[in-house]
Amino acid sequence: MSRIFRAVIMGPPGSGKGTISERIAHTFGLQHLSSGDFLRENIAARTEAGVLAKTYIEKGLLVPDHVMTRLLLPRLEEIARSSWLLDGFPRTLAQAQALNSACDLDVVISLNVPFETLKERLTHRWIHPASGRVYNMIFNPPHVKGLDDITGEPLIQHEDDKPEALVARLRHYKDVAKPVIDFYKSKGVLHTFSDTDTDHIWPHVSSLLGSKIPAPTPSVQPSPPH
Ligand SMILES: Nc1ncnc2c1ncn2[C@@H]1O[C@H](COP(=O)(O)OP(=O)(O)OP(=O)(O)O)[C@@H](O)[C@H]1O
Ligand SMILES: Nc1nc2c(ncn2[C@@H]2O[C@H](COP(=O)(O)OP(=O)(O)O)[C@@H](O)[C@H]2O)c(=O)[nH]1
Repeated sequence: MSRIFRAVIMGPPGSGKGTISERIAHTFGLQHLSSGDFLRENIAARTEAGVLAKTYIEKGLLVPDHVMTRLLLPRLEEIARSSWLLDGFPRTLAQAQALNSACDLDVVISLNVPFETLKERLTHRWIHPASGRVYNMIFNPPHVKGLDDITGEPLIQHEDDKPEALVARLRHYKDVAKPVIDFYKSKGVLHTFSDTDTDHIWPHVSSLLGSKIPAPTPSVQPSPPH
């Protein structure tokens, strides 16, 4: 069996974490775990942590560290035998330290996208809530306006992508992310990608991961030539 590969992708809201994570999962076969999606599943299922988290998310606040780590770390343990990519966690230094006590990371991808670009993207982001599919009315619009391509169900906009919550969210992100970025820099696993376009960032991310992810060992050896 090939070695387990563990990666984290970081970046402000709208920086393309979800979009790039999907490409990584598809290209390299890593399991993609998004903290936001996981929280929304917990909210929908009305778990204890979900009910608690909802009160913070609605106000555009981060969910407290102890709630996040209690939710995420057991989930990581469940998938410990697969290679994974974490998106949206860790968000704070305390979360990064908690994750660090649980496992070692191979790579941390940090997306660095200008503030104005983020604002522009998020106000055009629409989601299919049941699947988590993400659209952008300009970058990747659905085939039919307002409807999910696969199911035809209506798309919605996250409360926290609406302009009122947005600016505060972006500002807060910066303050909280800095110590996390410094932490991973000091561990020598941080790789930063700066651009305004996901399509420009992706080839660099792809070649980095291609150089680090061991090719899977074929389970069936080819038969020798006769
Ligand atoms: N690691 C985390 N720590 C604390 N709160 C979190 C964490 N991950 C998600 N959340 C909460 O869930 C909300 C939704 O998360 P999600 O990652 O989907 O969206 P986001 O923060 O708007 O970022 P993005 O747009 O980058 O995906 C966040 O605004 C925050 O309140
Ligand atoms: N215009 C434009 N939009 C993009 C680009 N990359 C992603 N998006 C869109 O921007 C929004 C935020 O991207 P997402 O992957 O959800 O970012 P996340 O918040 O970091 O997970 C989504 O609506 C994406 O479809 C890009 O290069 N250009």
